[in-house]
Amino acid sequence: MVVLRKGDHVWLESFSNSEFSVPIGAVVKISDSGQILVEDDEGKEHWITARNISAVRPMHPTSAQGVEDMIRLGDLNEAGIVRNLLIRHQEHKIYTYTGSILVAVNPYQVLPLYTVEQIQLYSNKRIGELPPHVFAIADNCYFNMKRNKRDQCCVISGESGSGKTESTKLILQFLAAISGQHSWIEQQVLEANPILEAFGNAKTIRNDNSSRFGKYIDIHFSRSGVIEGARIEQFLLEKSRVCRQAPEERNYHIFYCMLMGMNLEQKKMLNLGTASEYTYLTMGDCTSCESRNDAKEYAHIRSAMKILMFSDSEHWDISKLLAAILHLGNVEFEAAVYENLDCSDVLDSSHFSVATKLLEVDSKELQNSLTNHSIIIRGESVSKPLSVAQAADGRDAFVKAIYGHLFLWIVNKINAAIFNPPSQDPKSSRRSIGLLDIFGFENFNTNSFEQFCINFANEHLQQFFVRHVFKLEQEEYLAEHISWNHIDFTDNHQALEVISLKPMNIISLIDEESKFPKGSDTTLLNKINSQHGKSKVYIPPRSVHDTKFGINHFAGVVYYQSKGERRAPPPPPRRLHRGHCPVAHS
Ligand SMILES: Nc1ncnc2c1ncn2[C@@H]1O[C@H](COP(=O)(O)OP(=O)(O)OP(=O)(O)O)[C@@H](O)[C@H]1O
Repeated sequence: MVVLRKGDHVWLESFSNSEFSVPIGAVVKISDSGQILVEDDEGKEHWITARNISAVRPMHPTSAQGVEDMIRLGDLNEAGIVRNLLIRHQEHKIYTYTGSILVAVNPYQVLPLYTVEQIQLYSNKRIGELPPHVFAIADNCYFNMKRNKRDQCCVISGESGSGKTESTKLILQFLAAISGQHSWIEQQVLEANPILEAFGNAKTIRNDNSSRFGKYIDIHFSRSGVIEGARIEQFLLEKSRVCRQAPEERNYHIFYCMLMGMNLEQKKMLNLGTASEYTYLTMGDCTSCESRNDAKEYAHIRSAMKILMFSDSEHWDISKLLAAILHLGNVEFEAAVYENLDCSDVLDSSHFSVATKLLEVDSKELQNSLTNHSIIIRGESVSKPLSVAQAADGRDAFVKAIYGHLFLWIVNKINAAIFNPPSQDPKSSRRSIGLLDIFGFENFNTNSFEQFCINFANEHLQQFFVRHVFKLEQEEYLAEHISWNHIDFTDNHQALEVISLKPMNIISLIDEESKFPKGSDTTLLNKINSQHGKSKVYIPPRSVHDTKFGINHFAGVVYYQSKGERRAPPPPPRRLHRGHCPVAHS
């Protein structure tokens, strides 16, 4: 029996013939005529009748008021957690603990939470002494590192736009402030961010400054706790963005910043115009971003590069590569037929010749490499002509490789400035705090290989979490004969097995098929199907024409497109003169 009193907090669960099915909170009211009604979280009123009374459940007082640490929640279920975060967020309390884990809800507004006074307040305090805060986590890491002489690590995870990068920057800011001695190296570590963001962040539909790579920053401290260097590791830059952007999305910030911020003379030397003139910058039909000032950002990037010891000539070389990428994006191919073979030719344009000059390569050789595919057979290099579509794909792959290498080079260059190798002296006791800011789980309308890799990384993080929070903890209880109520949890090990652990896992099949001369998208999908068709976590294509397969990830089912993407269809073929032979053997 449910006894409802005026002012009681209740859960409303799956009211039949009601529009909501998710449990939501409500407060009991009594109407003037003495009838019971409840007002839900959104202010809507619902009459309680004999038909829906069973969907009303008393709410634990902790869920009604909200708690700072969700371990204390009386209704420890999804609804309880979501409601707790919601009512705290409504009071601008964006941080909540779950034991040693901090949950942050993006406020999308500037809150007075990160002042110098707040930094001082949270310094050297025990977790729980003050309201939950990202500074409390940073402080905990710092003092644990110093007290216990053990390296620490913060894993920051969440979906795109949830605030991971801002949290990483806040932790860095806190550590820099409390570790004392504001040194040159500390400034260098902080200034690495604008450079990484310029080359690795972009506007997406979810976030105007979305990190399109994962990063691990290891901050090194001396025995006395002063920052003495850092090392940055990058993971899985989204290279496809350089050539293709979804509607309303942009390419990497640096391209737009360069075109807005560079002076006219430099732009002339690189034959550059405005963003709207470049195919690679206009695929998303969006060249500006309201919340960003590209020209101002460019000045900031330049000054950060100086602080990180990029020389003027290195900066110029980077600009040449970026400009070459933009010109290559405007290079087009025309179809041709030679001896009944489909082949292609580079269409005459100033963009191609400028690109070859900027890349300092021979134009004939570049033309040949873009329109032919060479493979080594029995020690001999054999070339095969490419169709227009294949040549365009090859050009995009070439550009992605240039940008990928450039990004790596920039990260290495930053590391050369901020990383001091550890001293050989056994008495030296360098300690570190690592910050892992990694892309969250992704599920779009079209999910490609990149989403597959991102979600694979998240499966690993989830397994790490499951192991530490459930498996290892329960094993310890067993070993120490502590009685406890067994906790049921979903282990995602099976998904990891199918993706990367079992023999003939999906990653090894992709690897094998890409090397196989006759390998194609279709042969790959067939192999994945025959190997994993019976697995519980694998969802085969719906029909022989379907090119998507699904994986039942811990966060939900994602369908991956096995077919490669193509750009606009090529123009009609042109007959080549005899003597113009695109097939070369050497
Ligand atoms: N603590 C915060 N206070 C105020 N605004 C915030 C805070 N955290 C995030 N934001 C806002 O949300 C935006 C997105 O945050 P952020 O770039 O950190 O997300 P992310 O999780 O790193 O996303 P992605 O995975 O796309 O890189 C920020 O640009 C900022 O405007």
